[in-house]
Order: sequence, then C-alpha cells, then structure tokens
Amino acid sequence: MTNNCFSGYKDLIEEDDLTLIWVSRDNIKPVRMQSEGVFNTRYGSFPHKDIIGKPYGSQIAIRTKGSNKFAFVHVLQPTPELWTLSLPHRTQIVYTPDSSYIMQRLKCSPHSRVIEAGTGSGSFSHAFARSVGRLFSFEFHHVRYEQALEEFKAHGLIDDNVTMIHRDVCRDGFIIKRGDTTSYKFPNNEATASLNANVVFLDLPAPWDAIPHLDSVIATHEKIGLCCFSPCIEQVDKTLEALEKYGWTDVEMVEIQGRQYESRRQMVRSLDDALERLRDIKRHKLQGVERRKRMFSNTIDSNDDKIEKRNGEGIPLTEKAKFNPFGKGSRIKEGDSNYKWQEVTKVETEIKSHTSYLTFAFKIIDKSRDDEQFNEILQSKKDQSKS
Ligand SMILES: C[S@@+](CC[C@H](N)C(=O)[O-])C[C@H]1O[C@@H](n2cnc3c(N)ncnc32)[C@H](O)[C@@H]1O
Repeated sequence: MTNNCFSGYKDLIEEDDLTLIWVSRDNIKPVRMQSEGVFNTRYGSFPHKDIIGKPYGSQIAIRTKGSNKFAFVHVLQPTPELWTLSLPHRTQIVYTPDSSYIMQRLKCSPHSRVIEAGTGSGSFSHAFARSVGRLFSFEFHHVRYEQALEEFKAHGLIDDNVTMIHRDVCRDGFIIKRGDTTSYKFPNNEATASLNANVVFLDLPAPWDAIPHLDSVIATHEKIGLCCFSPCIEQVDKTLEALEKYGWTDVEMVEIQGRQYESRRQMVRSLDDALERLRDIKRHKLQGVERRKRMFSNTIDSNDDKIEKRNGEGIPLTEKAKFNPFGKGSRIKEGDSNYKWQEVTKVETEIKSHTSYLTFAFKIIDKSRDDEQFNEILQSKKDQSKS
C-alpha cells in the first residue's frame, strides 16, 4: 500500500491529508488537514475540523464576515494537473498542455523508466510519477534539490517510484554511484544504479551538454524517446546539432498552441444596415459642418436643435442612442429574436501553453535481433493461429 496521495482515490477527507482548496479558477491552495488548523480567506475562515470527514469534492460554506451572505470553497483530492496549478513556484514550470502531449508522444506507460533533468518545481515530475514505472529526477541546485526531495517524500512519491539525484548532468552525466547525494537505495551488491531508461526529458538551459552522457544510462535493446524543452529557437538549433552528432533520429520540433474555443451567436448585418450606417455618418457630418458655419456667423440661436434640448438646469438632454449594428449604440441582448444571428466560434487565449519548443528524437542503440526471443514470439503467434 502506497501513501502516494497523487495516485489512487479515496472518498473521505482525513486528518493529515494533503487537499487542494479551490477558491477560484486562479486560486487553488494546497492545504494539509489538521484538526486544529484554519484556512483563512478574505471572505472568512474555514476551520479544518469542518472539512475533515466530508467527501472529497464537497463544497464548504461559511457566513461571510459582517454580512449574512455565504462564502464557499471546494475541497479537492490532489491530481498532477491541479498540483501544476497550485504548486509553490521555485522555477518556471511545465504546464499540462505540454506535459500531456510529451507523455503521449514518448508513449509513457508503467513500462517506462524516465530520466528527467532538471526537477525544478516538480510540476512535470508529479505527472510522470503517476503514469510511469520509475522516474529518476536530476537537479543541480542544492536548495531546490532538498525542497523537491522533501515535497516528493511528503507526497509519497519517493516511497513509490521516484528517485531524486543532486547532480549537474551537463558536467557529470547521469550515472548514480554509491556516495552520491540521492534518495536511491542501493541493494547490498550494487555499486552503480541500473537506470536502463527508455524515456528522457530535458528541461535545461543547455541540453546539448547533457545529450552526450545519455548513452551510458539508456536501455540498449529498445527504442528510446527523448524530448528537450527549450524556450529559444537558438537552443533548439544547438540541440539539433548534438542530436545528430550522437545518433538520435526521427527528430521533430513541435510547439503547442493551446486555445479554448467558445461558441457564440453573432448578429447578421445586412448590406442595407451598412448603407444606412454610412448615410447616418454623412448626415451627422453635414449637421456638424452647418452648425459650425452658423456659430462663426453668430446665427446660432435658441431654435438650434442642440441648444433647445436642455433641462431646467441647463444640462443638455441627449436622445437615447438608437441601435447601431456597427458600433456604439444601445446594446442588444445576444440572441434577441428581433434580429438575425449566426453561430460563430471565439478563441479564448487564456490557456498557458507555448512556454517552449519541444524537440523530439528517438534512438535504438543495439539493432541486432535476439533470435531466441524472436523465435519464441514467432512460435507463440503460430500456436495462437492454430488454436
Ligand atoms: C525550468 S526548471 C525545470 C522545471 C520543471 N520541468 C517543472 O516542470 O517544474 C529547470 C531546472 O533545471 C535545473 N538545472 C539547470 N541546469 C542543470 C544541470 N546542468 N543539471 C541539473 N539540473 C539543472 C535548474 O536548477 C532548474 O531547477
């Protein structure tokens, strides 16, 4: 039984659970439930004891300070996606539109043994940890290494399938030896860890310096997938050179442009509407010219339209603006049955994506065929077709 709170589900919120409190879309707070604790918001305070024992997903309401209204939050079970939205930022992070795409391109599964460098804020590490067999995460910044290690321990990832290594991978590569600063537990007879990685993810300023070190830690008999996450096209260029030099193939660079499409109705404007609008503009222009001419020749008097329309205090009265299909004017409710409408799609640009270019590459070190294994597979296929 693992205490990894990011995998598996439970129904009820218990003491000491890490919960994610959803205040609003951009305000999700990780909170560990302690019966004495209180979650404070600007609307009021939520005692943890009122949350413990409730089902995950519950809405918790309190009366707001100084008024008779209610404030509420939702208490959610952690997932890697929600963690990405709520984690303490120690660095730039990888967001879900990128991490989900990368994992499917690299065919991540429980069979995957992943090398990640650097760990940073651990956003992608949580997503990897849920889906893959084993994750080896390298970080060279000592404080960040310690913070990530503590966090991953608290989330149950270290006991489960994640190993943290304090290392400058560009200088010292990826081999884990006894005596290194790492959470790796060496079995008695092992001097070096066998990484045998089949997936590599590099989120580093200089991935081209790490690429030459990979051959000694990747699996030799299968196809290895690699992704480099780089914000600048110059970095992509240097990475491509290193990939080519070190025998990586099927190289492709991709960028994710996340968009949310919203369906709306837009008023259908006719040619007559456009002509009427042009006439209206012309009319106003002529009226203005006339008025200015009269002002210059001092012939403007109380018969003038504009001057006549003032209230008792001398404040000009303006006519209620008529509907104008092309700009300012009285507003028409979307879908008003007096007008014609068509369905359109509007793009919302709020989604956080394209933080970087994604360079993918693949490699098979040993392409020789294991005849014994091949014959076994062939035989089992023959047996299957007979039965
Ligand atoms: C942008 S952050 C990674 C963010 C991470 N992917 C996430 O989703 O939270 C880059 C990290 O790489 C680390 N780093 C940079 N160069 C490194 C190197 N040569 N070896 C190991 N880590 C390195 C930095 O300290 C930093 O924490």
